[in-house]
Amino acid sequence: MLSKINPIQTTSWKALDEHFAGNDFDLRSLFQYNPDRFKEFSLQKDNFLFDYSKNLIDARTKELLLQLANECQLKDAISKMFSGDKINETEGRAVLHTALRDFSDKEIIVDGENIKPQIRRVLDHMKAFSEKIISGEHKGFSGKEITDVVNIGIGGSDLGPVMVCSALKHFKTRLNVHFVSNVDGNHIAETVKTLNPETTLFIIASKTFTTQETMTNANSAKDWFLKAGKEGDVAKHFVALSTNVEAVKSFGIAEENIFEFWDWVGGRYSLWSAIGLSIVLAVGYDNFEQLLKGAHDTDLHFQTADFSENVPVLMGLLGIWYRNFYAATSYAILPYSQYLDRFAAYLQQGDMESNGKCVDRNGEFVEYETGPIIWGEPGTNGQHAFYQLIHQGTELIPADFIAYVKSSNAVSDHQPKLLANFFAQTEALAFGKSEEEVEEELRSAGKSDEEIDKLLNYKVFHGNTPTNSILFNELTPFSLGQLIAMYEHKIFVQGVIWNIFSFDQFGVELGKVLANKILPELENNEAISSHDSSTNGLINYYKGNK
Ligand SMILES: O=P(O)(O)OC[C@H]1O[C@](O)(CO)[C@@H](O)[C@@H]1O
Repeated sequence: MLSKINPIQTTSWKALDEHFAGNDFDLRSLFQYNPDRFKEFSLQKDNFLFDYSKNLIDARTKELLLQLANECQLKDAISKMFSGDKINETEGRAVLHTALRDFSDKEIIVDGENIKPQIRRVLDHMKAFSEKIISGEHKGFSGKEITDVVNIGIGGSDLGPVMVCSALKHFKTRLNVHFVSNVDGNHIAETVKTLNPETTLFIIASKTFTTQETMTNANSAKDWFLKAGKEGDVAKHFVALSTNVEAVKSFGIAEENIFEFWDWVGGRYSLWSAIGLSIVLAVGYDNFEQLLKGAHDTDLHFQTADFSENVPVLMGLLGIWYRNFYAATSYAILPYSQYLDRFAAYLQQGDMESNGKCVDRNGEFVEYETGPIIWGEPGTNGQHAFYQLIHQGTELIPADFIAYVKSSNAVSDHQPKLLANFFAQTEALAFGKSEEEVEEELRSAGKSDEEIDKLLNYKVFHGNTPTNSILFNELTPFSLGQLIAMYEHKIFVQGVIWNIFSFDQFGVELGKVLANKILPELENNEAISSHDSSTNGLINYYKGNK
């Protein structure tokens, strides 16, 4: 069991409150008065730099945040997660996605059983299967090689693989991997339009194998397939990834086509499990293994590095500083890599489904803020869309900037231009443009006093917007694994400190239940009056116009 400490009752939280009230953290002066600031607040590892010097903190802030982590027994929580304690208390489950990427001989025991051999067995199955598909040894029902793979899943059974397949496009095999998630029939219809059932493999990815969207899409995929193939051909074209082996079998998928995982793998932490089969097919098993090994590298760092030099711990604590002391409602993820175009979307589930909670581990409503809104898009596109608000709006939006030193594709002079924008933005956000600077600029442009007066305020950039910069040498499967695990552990750190359960998701249930109740009401043409007037009105409009 994790500790159940109310963070705001700790000595360090109270000290942080006073520290926040008594200081004006101004990045211009913090950098001016401390020439060693970058050195003091950055970490260089083998293949990346984590620069957190452009945060609204000083040495005392860091010290107090680290004390908060200690008072909330973070060390103990980390060791409990890694050793398989049932820290997902509300669901009575261990949280062991980290075991999936641990290739060491160390045993990890769940309910009296070492889970390592099962993990190995499924990995071997994924390897053997993917090699047959990629090499073309596996043939579809008409004797042709598989060319296209469609992963049907949603949430954690979609977002992680989608994000990784996009991020590792550079490592692509000959297979084209597609993803269908939305129950909106347009998603599957548009996807299969260009596909040939003879050369298509469907992966039905669902931890529970009961999710409405996935089962509906799976049935439609089967109907589409059966227009060309026969029931007996399904085995060659459908596989399933699930913890619910019985439900998969009753869907008609053969036992040898089931890639199993276990209830100690949370949906949003499942890309490392059998759920990663689409990744294996997209980039090959060896690259998938590198992804796992990269994540394991971060796992080791997270478990062993002193908190003062521990990247996920620092990321988590800085996030708490902004959420709880600066009252920042959102947090932006801004990768300067087109390959990471789905990274923010992936983290939205990872973070918001984990820490979007208002009840603490004692079952009481919290008296402080928890998870922020996570959002973002790749730079430089974001610069031409929402950065205006970050620079000059009324919200404080802390952000993570992520980039790679080397480009995977040497296309003329793109990379220096991309990185110039990255560096410029973090500089502009931190230091802004003062009134004096704007006045000077306008004066040199020949503006009159009256014109300067009129324009001055519009042209000032308030600055003091905090950012972390994560600069990797290269985007590889290994470094991607490292990066994803950093965020997983950041989320964990925050959940521990906020004293919430990060691994359940009861908040997604109500909508599902109501949708199931409404569905039969949509079948006939009778007007509905059983809901509130708005819901009745919406349903009746739909029925009258369908
Ligand atoms: O893999 P499943 O069981 O289909 O669930 C999909 C997703 O649905 C949720 O339960 C709720 O959105 C997620 O946590 C999960 O990733």
